[in-house]
Amino acid sequence: MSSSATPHLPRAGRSIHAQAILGPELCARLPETKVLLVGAGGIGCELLKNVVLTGFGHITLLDLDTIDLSNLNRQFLFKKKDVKQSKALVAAQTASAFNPNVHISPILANIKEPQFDVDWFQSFDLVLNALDNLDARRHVNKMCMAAGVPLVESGTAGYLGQVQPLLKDRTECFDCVSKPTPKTFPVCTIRSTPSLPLHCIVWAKSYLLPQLFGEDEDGSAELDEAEKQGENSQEIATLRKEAMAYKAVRHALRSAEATEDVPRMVFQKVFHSDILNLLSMEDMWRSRAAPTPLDFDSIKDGSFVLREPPKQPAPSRPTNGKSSASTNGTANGFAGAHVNGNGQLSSSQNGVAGLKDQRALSLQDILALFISSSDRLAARLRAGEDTISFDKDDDDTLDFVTASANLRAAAYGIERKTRWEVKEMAGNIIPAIATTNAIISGLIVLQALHLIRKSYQRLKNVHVQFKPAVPLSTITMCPPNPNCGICRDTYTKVLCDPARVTLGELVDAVLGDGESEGTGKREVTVYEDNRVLCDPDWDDNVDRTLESLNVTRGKFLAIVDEEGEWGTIAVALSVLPPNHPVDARAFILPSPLPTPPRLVHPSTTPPAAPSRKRSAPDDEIDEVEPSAKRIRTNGPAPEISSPSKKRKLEDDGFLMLENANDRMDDDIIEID
Ligand SMILES: Nc1ncnc2c1ncn2[C@@H]1O[C@H](COP(=O)(O)OP(=O)(O)OP(=O)(O)O)[C@@H](O)[C@H]1O
Ligand SMILES: [Zn+2]
Repeated sequence: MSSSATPHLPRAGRSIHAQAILGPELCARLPETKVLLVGAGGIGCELLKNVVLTGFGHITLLDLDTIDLSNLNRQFLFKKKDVKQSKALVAAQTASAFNPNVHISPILANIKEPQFDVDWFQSFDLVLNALDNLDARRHVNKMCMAAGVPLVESGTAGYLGQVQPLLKDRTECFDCVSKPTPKTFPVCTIRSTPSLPLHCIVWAKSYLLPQLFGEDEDGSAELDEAEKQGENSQEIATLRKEAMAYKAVRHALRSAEATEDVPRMVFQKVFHSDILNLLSMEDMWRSRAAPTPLDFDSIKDGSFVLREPPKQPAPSRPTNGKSSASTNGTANGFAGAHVNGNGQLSSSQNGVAGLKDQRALSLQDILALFISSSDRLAARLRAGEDTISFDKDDDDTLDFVTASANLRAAAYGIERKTRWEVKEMAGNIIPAIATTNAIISGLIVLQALHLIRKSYQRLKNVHVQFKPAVPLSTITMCPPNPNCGICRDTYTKVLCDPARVTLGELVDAVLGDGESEGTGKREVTVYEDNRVLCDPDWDDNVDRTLESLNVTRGKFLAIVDEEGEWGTIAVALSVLPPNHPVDARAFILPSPLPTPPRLVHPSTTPPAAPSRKRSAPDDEIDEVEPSAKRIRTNGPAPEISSPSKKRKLEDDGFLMLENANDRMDDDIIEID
């Protein structure tokens, strides 16, 4: 697409090609179709361009973020002058020029904000997701299921991508397939027996950096849990002692009279004393190589002798969509210039190959980086920053993690990583590939057109895979999972003033005051998300206003039948119209009232009652696990014979499938 070519087309000719492909009927509908596009990043920019050029006339574009320099290599609606501006605003301005008839309304906001309630979602004919995280995806999925609006979900990871059309009652929803729990490391692997570069990076990012510069936590809860899980108790005791000693170091880093000895003090504690402590547990080192305590001065003067790390296997191509954090692959082979954290192109410093970030660091270089980054971070604390946490785009934290991870790797005889590689692994970065985004954005529009036409039999789950001979694979849509706690609920909407309506009043009214089905008052448990607000034996909250229970616009009340005989009613809360009389009842019910389906096989196990039963204080509501008979969050994987079960979870929550015959694999490592 070239925007410069577009103005030369005669006005009448603008839609000639689209008409030939789509047919006059569909073409005539597009200018009136209202589309919500959530996310104006890598996929979002490509998609907005496609949606505009296809002829959609009313587009609302929402993104919470501003443009970063690092976005410019693939988010082609942005230019350098736009850095720090709203993504939604700039993308809308740029794309508006592609078609004079399009109306694009940009919104700089989080899609989870309460004003984007079910009413608002219902004002669209179609929602297109171009997001990058599980939380926002699940939220939009639920809103679309509640609003009955078709959604096209999408995601890319390097060379892999997926597009999934979702429509309540027709297809499975985003939450129909539960997500495997990401793999985590045992505490002791990270804290005392690392064997991979990633273990050292996780330690530096998630343990050392927070210990020194983050919240003042002694980590005892984590160690208690590790002990419960049966990890070595002697080792845990040593780790507890070690944690106590951090207090002195934390104090030195924050002290006004900080001297240049502070980095040395940190170094001595972390890379010398702590390692000596661990070495004193001889049993630990019978079956594994013992670490070497490091020495500040001899590293500084170049006389330190280091154990050689074992040879690493050659890097492999990123074929499986996993984060590079889960592999040992090096990023050195990536083509293209790297823009450093200051937004400048790094230059080669060692005269060999590669850029500054990509050169191998000597132990002396690493020590120098450790000293300078500790100094910089300590200066930030002294200047008033309360806590500092890892951000891949914060040079000080990245330098500190690079240096600390590599010092630890050196002590344990583990392969060292360049700053570039540490950034990639600690930041969970999968290189974004503009071509994949472009292919996926095209596929999103094709699925969107099927949805608008109501050609439901043509809907497909489409996957872009790293197989040059078969780059695309498709899977027929699966029906909804009957156990899904999101799309199997019966949704309804109540317009109300949460400050004036009580929980009991609303629930009774939605249930028809006990007259529905002629069975008397139904016994129900009421949830907001995973909070129990009341149940048949616990009515302390029923006379409280919804507002006092923090149940307000944009939220849902789930009314669960205690006997498991009826399906769950999910009540979406919206606002009263401005002209609603103040002396009238403070809510407007839907007409007709919702009629949940009678469940064919009612569960024999009644839902779990709240573990603590008492009045909730003003700002606190009893929080208990949701009932066993309905999955309110991401419960245990429901057994369904669907091909889409065979998928992998990306760290941003999008399910990636390499091909239809792949086995589900939960070998994903989450650093956080
Ligand atoms: N809850 C949300 N509400 C609105 N927009 C969101 C929300 N969550 C994520 N987004 C937006 O979705 C977009 C996803 O795009 P993309 O994956 O390309 O991320 P990016 O932030 O541009 O790139 P990178 O993470 O690689 O720096 C981002 O622009 C992000 O701001
Ligand atoms: Zn579902």
